[in-house]
Amino acid sequence: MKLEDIIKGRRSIKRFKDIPVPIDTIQGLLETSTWAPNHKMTQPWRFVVVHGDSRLKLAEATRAFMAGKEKDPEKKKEAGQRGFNKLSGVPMFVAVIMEENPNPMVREEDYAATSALIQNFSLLAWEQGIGMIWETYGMIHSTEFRDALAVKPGEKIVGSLHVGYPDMVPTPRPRKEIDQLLTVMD
Ligand SMILES: Cc1cc2nc3c(=O)[nH]c(=O)nc-3n(C[C@H](O)[C@H](O)[C@H](O)COP(=O)(O)O)c2cc1C
Repeated sequence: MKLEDIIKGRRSIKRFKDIPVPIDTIQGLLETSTWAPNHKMTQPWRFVVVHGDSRLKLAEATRAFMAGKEKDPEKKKEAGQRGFNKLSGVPMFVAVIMEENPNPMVREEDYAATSALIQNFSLLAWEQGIGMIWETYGMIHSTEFRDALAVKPGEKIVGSLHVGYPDMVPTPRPRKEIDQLLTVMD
């Protein structure tokens, strides 16, 4: 596949086949992804891959978070169950975790570099028929979710990537025309 086709053909995937993704494949994709540009070679990232039965730990953390967030006591259980259901069907999670540098300028550059890494991963995965969605739902900031992933103080979850073989590839949403975006200065 041409790189242009991978970039344009990649979609965020929400529905996955019930087929596990081999851990070796993901490890290989992550290794290649780490060749992302990063200023001063900070390489601020690390990863936690959650698959198999461990996924329930994340789903339960989400249940606790969602139930805790619901103000109406009668709706707590239902809210928790919704959270659990959202996560329990995901074949694999790749949590991309970034060290939060105390210097805001370095931190911003590290976030940019980590985002570049995630895009690398997304395109490499797509090339192999593996889909993902980059999720930044509220749980990633919660104690429940962070504890389930053993995220340390001073670390940020940049993305919870839901990874698997696509069951449904959504229709692309159009992008702005390049003429609207580009200024050329002669
Ligand atoms: C930083 C970032 C965070 C995102 N967080 C979410 C999210 O929490 N939930 C979600 O459904 N999609 C999320 N997305 C995916 C976007 O919604 C998606 O990329 C956009 O709709 C364009 O669709 P496409 O990726 O299929 O081209 C996120 C994307 C980025 C770059």
